[in-house]
Amino acid sequence: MKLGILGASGRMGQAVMALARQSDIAVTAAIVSQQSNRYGELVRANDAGAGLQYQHASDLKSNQVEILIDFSLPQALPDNLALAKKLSVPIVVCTTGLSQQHHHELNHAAQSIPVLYAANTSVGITLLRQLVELTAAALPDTDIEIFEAHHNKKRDAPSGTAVVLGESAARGRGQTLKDVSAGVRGDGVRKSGTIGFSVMRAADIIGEHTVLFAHEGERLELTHRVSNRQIFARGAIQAAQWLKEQPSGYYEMADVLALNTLLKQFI
Ligand SMILES: NC(=O)C1=CN([C@@H]2O[C@H](COP(=O)(O)OP(=O)(O)OC[C@H]3O[C@@H](n4cnc5c(N)ncnc54)[C@H](OP(=O)(O)O)[C@@H]3O)[C@@H](O)[C@H]2O)C=CC1
Ligand SMILES: O=C(O)C1=N[C@H](C(=O)O)C[C@H](O)C1
Repeated sequence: MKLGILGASGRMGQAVMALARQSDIAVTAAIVSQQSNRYGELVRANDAGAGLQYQHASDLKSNQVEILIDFSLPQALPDNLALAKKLSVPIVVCTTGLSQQHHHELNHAAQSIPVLYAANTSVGITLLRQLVELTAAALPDTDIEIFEAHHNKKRDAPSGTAVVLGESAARGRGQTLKDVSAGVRGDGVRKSGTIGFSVMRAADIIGEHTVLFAHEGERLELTHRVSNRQIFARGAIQAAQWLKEQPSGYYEMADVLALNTLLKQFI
């Protein structure tokens, strides 16, 4: 698999490249933005891997990549999707903080190439989304609050994962998140039936999410914690390996892990 990394200079881009090196997966393009303020430094350091130079997307050669993984920024999404379409290769998009318009663009691209969107590529969150949907359905009268904690460099809030967990909870109750979201909770009395969010940003926290279901006198908390970015990197590479074999269409991590099929045996 000839893998191209978009956002190669970032925390996650570096984590994917490090894991690929350990796993004998060929990263054939380490792509940085035209505006990158690290490009010169990275090229001088020449540490992208054996024989590999950091480069701009416009310098990619035809057949240089068979699949792209995108860990960059929302504003880069249109260009990244256009690149995947131009090269006619599948793309795994892991960037968060996407708008409604970005989601339309993902769906539109999926008409011509395989597109997988994952706000969180970990196995644990993929399973947690299903557990949250089930719990929200089983406990229809509970207050639901979603707490997330991340490092102090994170730009978007609430996290992409918190948002998809909120969507799973709303779906479990036959609702859509936009109709029941209370956003990041501030002051005032809690309105019943809403889903609220709390956000913490501190130091080097990699990623923690808790979905809380509360009755009077009883609380259920479902928590997931990541202590190493390799967890996300591993999931992204697994998704890429799977997506490479799929026809055009829109996919999620649950498809990669065949979780929907697995859970149907129990529910
Ligand atoms: N799905 C998942 O499991 C996970 C998702 N994420 C998400 O991945 C994204 C990246 O996270 P992280 O690596 O921590 O962030 P960083 O800020 O470390 O990296 C983002 C990179 O994007 C690049 N970039 C900036 N502007 C553009 C542009 N216009 N075009 C192309 N690239 C650009 C920057 O590099 P340069 O300008 O040098 O190219 C930068 O290095 C975030 O949205 C984060 O929330 C994070 C962890 C897990
Ligand atoms: O920016 C991060 O670091 C992370 N972002 C993703 C998100 O917004 O949910 C996933 C993970 O929690 C780490």
